[in-house]
Amino acid sequence: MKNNLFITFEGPEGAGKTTVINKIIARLQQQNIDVLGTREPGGIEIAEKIREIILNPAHTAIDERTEALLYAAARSQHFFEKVEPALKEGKHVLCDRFIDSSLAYQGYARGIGIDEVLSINEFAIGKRMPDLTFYFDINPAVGLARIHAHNEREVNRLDNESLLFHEKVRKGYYEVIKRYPNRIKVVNAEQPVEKVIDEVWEILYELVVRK
Ligand SMILES: Nc1ncnc2c1ncn2[C@@H]1O[C@H](COP(=O)(O)OP(=O)(O)OP(=O)(O)O)[C@@H](O)[C@H]1O
Ligand SMILES: Cc1cn([C@H]2C[C@H](O)[C@@H](COP(=O)(O)O)O2)c(=O)[nH]c1=O
Repeated sequence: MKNNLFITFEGPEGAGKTTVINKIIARLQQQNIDVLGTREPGGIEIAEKIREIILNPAHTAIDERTEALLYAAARSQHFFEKVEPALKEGKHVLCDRFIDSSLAYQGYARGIGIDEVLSINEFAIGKRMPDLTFYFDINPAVGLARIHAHNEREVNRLDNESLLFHEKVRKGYYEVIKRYPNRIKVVNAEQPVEKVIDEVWEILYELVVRK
């Protein structure tokens, strides 16, 4: 493994990615580890603006190919403006969603095709891939119920898709995991949040703190 890592967190809606990333960043900082937390789509001004377009619930007319291209455009700008420079400075980067989201949501669930979406992304970011990915596995109905129960963030255009769509997303992730079994670690996200945090921490402690 390289000295500093590009680590991504993936999973269906409400799986707990944001909650866990924040706790892990706090633990790493307590250990004086230089770490950057960021998210997709977003993380920088231009990509946050693209996020507003994609996720606005009023934008029901967005075509699935336009959607795939907008995610790839946001990714390209975010990667070259923020992620790559941080990696070059020696920071570990923890990113809430990355290319696997496009492969699962646009490639599989929207039906564009995983290979087709991969090729759009190769245009956007070349063959760059995370060093390590945590996939938070959860029944989408459980994840969506968390979002609606806690009311901590606005419900977006993708949340409003049918349960069938979100079930396809989960199946899409399973296909992606088959392609990248060494990179992607599956975490049971239906466990109590402290257990999920500890499972991720155990792996990162070995890779990043103890080395
Ligand atoms: N393991 C858990 N058990 C129960 N509730 C949880 C767990 N993890 C997170 N939550 C709660 O579920 C809600 C969604 O969590 P969070 O925003 O971290 O998920 P997310 O994966 O980032 O979601 P999204 O990708 O949809 O934005 C929050 O209210 C959070 O407190
Ligand atoms: C990067 C990326 C994201 N998505 C979807 C997944 C979620 O429904 C939203 C992002 O919302 P979150 O609260 O930040 O998780 O966008 C996607 O479909 N394709 C992608 O590449």
